Amino acid sequence: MRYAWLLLLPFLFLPFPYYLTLLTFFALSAMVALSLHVLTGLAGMTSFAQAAFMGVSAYATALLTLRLGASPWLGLLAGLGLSLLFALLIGALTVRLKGHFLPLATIAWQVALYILAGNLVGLTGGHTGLTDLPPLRLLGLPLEGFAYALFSLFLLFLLIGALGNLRPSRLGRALLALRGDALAAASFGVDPARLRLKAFLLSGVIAGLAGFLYAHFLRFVNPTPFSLEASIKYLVMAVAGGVGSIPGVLLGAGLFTGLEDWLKDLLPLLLGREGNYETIAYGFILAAILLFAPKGLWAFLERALPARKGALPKAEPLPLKPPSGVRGEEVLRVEGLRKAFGGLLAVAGVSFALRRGEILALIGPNGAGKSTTFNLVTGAIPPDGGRVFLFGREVTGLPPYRIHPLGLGRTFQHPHLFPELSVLENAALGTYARTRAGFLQVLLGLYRKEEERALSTAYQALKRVGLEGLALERADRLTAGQQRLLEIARLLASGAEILLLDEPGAGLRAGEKRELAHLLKGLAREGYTLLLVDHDMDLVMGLADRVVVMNYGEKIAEGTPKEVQKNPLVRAAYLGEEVA
Ligand SMILES: Nc1ncnc2c1ncn2[C@@H]1O[C@H](COP(=O)(O)OP(=O)(O)OP(=O)(O)O)[C@@H](O)[C@H]1O
Repeated sequence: MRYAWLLLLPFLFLPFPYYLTLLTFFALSAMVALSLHVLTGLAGMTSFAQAAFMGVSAYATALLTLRLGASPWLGLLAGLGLSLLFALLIGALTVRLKGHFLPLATIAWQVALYILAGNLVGLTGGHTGLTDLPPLRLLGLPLEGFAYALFSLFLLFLLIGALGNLRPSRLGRALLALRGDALAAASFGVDPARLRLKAFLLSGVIAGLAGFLYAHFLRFVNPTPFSLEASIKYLVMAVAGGVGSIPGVLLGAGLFTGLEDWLKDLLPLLLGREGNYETIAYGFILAAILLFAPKGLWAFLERALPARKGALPKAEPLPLKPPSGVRGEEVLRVEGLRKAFGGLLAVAGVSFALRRGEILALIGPNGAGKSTTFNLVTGAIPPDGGRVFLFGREVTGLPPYRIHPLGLGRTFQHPHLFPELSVLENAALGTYARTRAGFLQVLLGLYRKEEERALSTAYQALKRVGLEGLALERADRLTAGQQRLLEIARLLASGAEILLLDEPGAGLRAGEKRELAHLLKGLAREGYTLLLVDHDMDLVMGLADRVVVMNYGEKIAEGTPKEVQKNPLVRAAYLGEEVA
């Protein structure tokens, strides 16, 4: 409802047909910019092919209506279907690519499609294009001028409503997490490639909708509006306005639609010659905005607005405590685990078992292979040999997002938190694998009950670690100790029964370490099983029921803290004492 004012704009400009045209262009540009909000702003991927998705849909409806005499509404279905299909094709091939490969792949597809549209003259009419598309008709009346502007803005309004559900949902949080840190996202159940692909599909379909509307607005299609240059323009407008937020992309679309028109008149006057000089002007504008407001103009303006904090959840939480099992039963077994990095054998046949309700510490000098063992057990890296069993089920080589839902969660040596999310939202990321709402449910707003329960669970988890007073703060406000606690809260919210903590005491002050030890002992008493790596011997020896000691990738001792402290191999590894 916040954006209902959009629907008033056509009435405001009713006496000015020229501005009604501009309004329609604004609505279409804003849709493409919104598609980039999903793709770039939330999922952190860059596409130079949004205009190509528009083009696919525009040509689909043009061919269907002109050649087969079909209704434009059938053209809409075909357009959306075809842009989805192309997004699936390109996405499936490229979302696994890292770094610059995805943007490069989208450029290649964009250019290829543009060339095809220009050269398949028999089908597409080449650069001359296809003319005389039928107008859209609603309730028997043709949509033109005012009606078209109103219709486009109405669809934009609906789209904003749907996409507005995304950011405050499990999917929005997961996309943001994925953008920041794919391994952390996977460790609480997000399948990175799948989620990226879905974001890519959604983004392609939104651009397809804009393409359909574009074709029936101009009632003419040719390759020019669907060129690489156009894709760059959409990316520039979204980034300049602020691709991370809906108001940002709307601002970008509004500014650039007005600016484009104005520059087209002004630049020939200033330069004394005709030509597409707007593109150069865009470059300068983008450089200036990125220099002075790198998160886009909206972020710049937003600072002047009063900050809005969310509310605390009140719903009944998902159960926080893990289901009880028999204390002392084996929950995790590692057999002969091996991992080599080039010539270096980082883990050389390590075996140990973890029993329900115990705290097992994995210790060893720097480079002993502790973190690598952690990564092998959690699926972050595949082992070269050996096997891992979780609750009796073999999980060797499974990716983290498949292992986590079975009841195993981890923290990281350096806390992997997401600064732009609140403390509560960071904890709620843990509930990803316990909640179900998919894209369709989220976009239709049918996820709120589940979401409230997820947030409530996260809040309970924050309470358990003593961070509830900071729930609505941004996560980057937390001290190092609080960040460690937040990672533990995220694990508790995830419902994991086995908690793997990588150096939980690192960077903590003495008092904080005592509180941490108290918390971890309490969790073990409640039935959680803990495996931790830490360098602080006082913390480890005071906390652990059993200790496994590694050196040069091998297990050199295992036993109670007292037993391993007396072990000559351990003393030799730590203190350099001679082994008798
Ligand atoms: N991705 C990698 N590529 C190459 N070598 C690696 C990689 N990860 C770890 N190593 C090497 O494997 C060995 C074991 O490293 P690991 O981080 O597991 O040790 P650690 O016991 O956790 O050490 P620390 O206590 O310093 O964290 C080290 O020699 C390290 O340099």
